[in-house]
Order: sequence, then structure tokens, then C-alpha cells
Amino acid sequence: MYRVKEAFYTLQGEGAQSGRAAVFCRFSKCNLWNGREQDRAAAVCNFCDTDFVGTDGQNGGRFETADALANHIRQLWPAGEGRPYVVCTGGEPLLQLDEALIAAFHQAGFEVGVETNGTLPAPAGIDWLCVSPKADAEVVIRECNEVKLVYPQPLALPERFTDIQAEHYFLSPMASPSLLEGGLDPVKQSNTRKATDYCLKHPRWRLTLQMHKIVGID
Ligand SMILES: C[S@@+](CC[C@H](N)C(=O)[O-])C[C@H]1O[C@@H](n2cnc3c(N)ncnc32)[C@H](O)[C@@H]1O
Ligand SMILES: Nc1nc2[nH]cc(C(=O)O)c2c(=O)[nH]1
Ligand code: SF4
Ligand SMILES: [Mg+2]
Repeated sequence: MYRVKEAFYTLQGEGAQSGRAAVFCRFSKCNLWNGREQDRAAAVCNFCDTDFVGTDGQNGGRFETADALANHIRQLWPAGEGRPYVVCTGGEPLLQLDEALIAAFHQAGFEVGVETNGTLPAPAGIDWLCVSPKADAEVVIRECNEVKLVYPQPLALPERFTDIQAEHYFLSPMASPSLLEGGLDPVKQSNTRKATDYCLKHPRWRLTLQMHKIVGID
């Protein structure tokens, strides 16, 4: 059984695949926060900008089989256009994503991207893996396509993650958890300046901005 909070067609807004059309499959649940506001401050990850509780979002639901979920996601891709791309996110997708579901996505013609906090092992077959470390949580994934660190995090300094083998290292300025528009978020503006300064001093790191919030697509 797979539990999905919501699924929607949009442009990838973050990292090296920014601007690419994708169906986002947002799995329910996370291992670093239970999603309740009253428990946020005590959670390992306490700045999450996402509601991943339950299965009641747009195109969300409970899916008994990998094929049922893959077919559901396939219907959200525009007919006959380009190479279908699904981004598995959440919540923490690696609590649920398994080799059977990756195989079903491939069978349905998808390339499979994953956004993970890196604390759980990744199944084989993922086409694009993004690891986004959180606070003092141990990262067990040792290689990926991109590291995308939300910045600043006092317990997750960038230096700690340069031994993860990756093609790209990104800093993503921390936004207010509440869903404010990109331009109206003073917390984010100040964090964007800090991330910019860090990238200028340490040029292996690149800046990425949450383009979907700037553009206002989701
Ligand atoms: C909601 S998480 C879900 C996937 C996975 N649990 C993770 O943390 O990578 C998706 C992406 O949003 C980022 N994110 C979450 N809250 C954010 C915030 N307040 N500002 C900027 N990025 C944030 C995460 O770091 C991650 O890269
Ligand atoms: N457009 C868009 N791009 C994204 N990239 C990563 C996201 C996520 O929440 O995992 C995300 C998201 O929520 N929306
Ligand atoms: S950002 Fe990711 S790891 Fe942090 S609470 Fe949200 S879903 Fe969990
Ligand atoms: Mg998001």
C-alpha cells in the first residue's frame, strides 16, 4: 500500500533539473517530523514548508499496488509530449518508494527523480537522486546526483557534506515554513544573502532558488 498526500504536474523548481516539467508525487509521512505544528519545534527537521499529513490532497490517495500508483501518475502527464518525468517527494519518499514502484514507473515510461533527506537507504534504479541533509540527522546515502542543502542550518554546516559524492552541490535559502510568496518573505531574503555570500566564498557550492514560489506555480 502506498500513501500519497498529493500529485500534480508542474515545473521542477529546485536544483539542477530546475525548469523541467515533472509530475510531483508527494508521499505521506516523514521520519524527521510528524507534520503537526505543535510538534514542529521539537522535531529534528523544524523548517519544513510542506503539508504531507494524510492522503487528502489534490490527486492524493491510497494505492494498493505499484502499477495502480504508476498509472495514476501517468495520467497527469500531458499525452504524447516529451520524456515523462516523475519526482518522488514528500514527506520522506524513501519510507515508501521501493524497487517495485520504480520498475512500475519505468514501465509507464517515466524517468524517476527523488527528493530525500538522505537518512534512509535508496532503492536501486533511481534516475536522479537529490539529497537534502537536515540538522544533525545522519546521512546514509554516500553518492547521489545532487546535494541540495537548505541554508543556513546551524547543525548542518555545508563542510559536513562535501564527502558525499555528487555531480552538484547546491545551497537553497531557507524560506519561512508558512507558504508566503517568494518576494514577500523577509526571512528568505536574509537567508538568500547568506547563501549567496557562502557560495562566493566556497565556489564548489551553487545557489538554487525555489523558482516555483517566485513564479507562483505551486
Ligand atoms: C518537503 S521536502 C520532501 C523531501 C525530503 N523529505 C527532503 O527533505 O528532502 C522537499 C524539499 O524542500 C526543501 N525544503 C523544505 N522546507 C524548506 C524551506 N523552509 N525552505 C527551503 N527549502 C525547504 C527540502 O530541503 C527538500 O529539498
Ligand atoms: N515546483 C516544485 N518544485 C519542487 N522541487 C522540490 C519540491 C519538493 O517539495 O520536493 C518542489 C515543489 O514542491 N514544487
Ligand atoms: S523538509 Fe523533508 S525531512 Fe524535513 S520535515 Fe519536511 S519532509 Fe521531512
Ligand atoms: Mg516543495
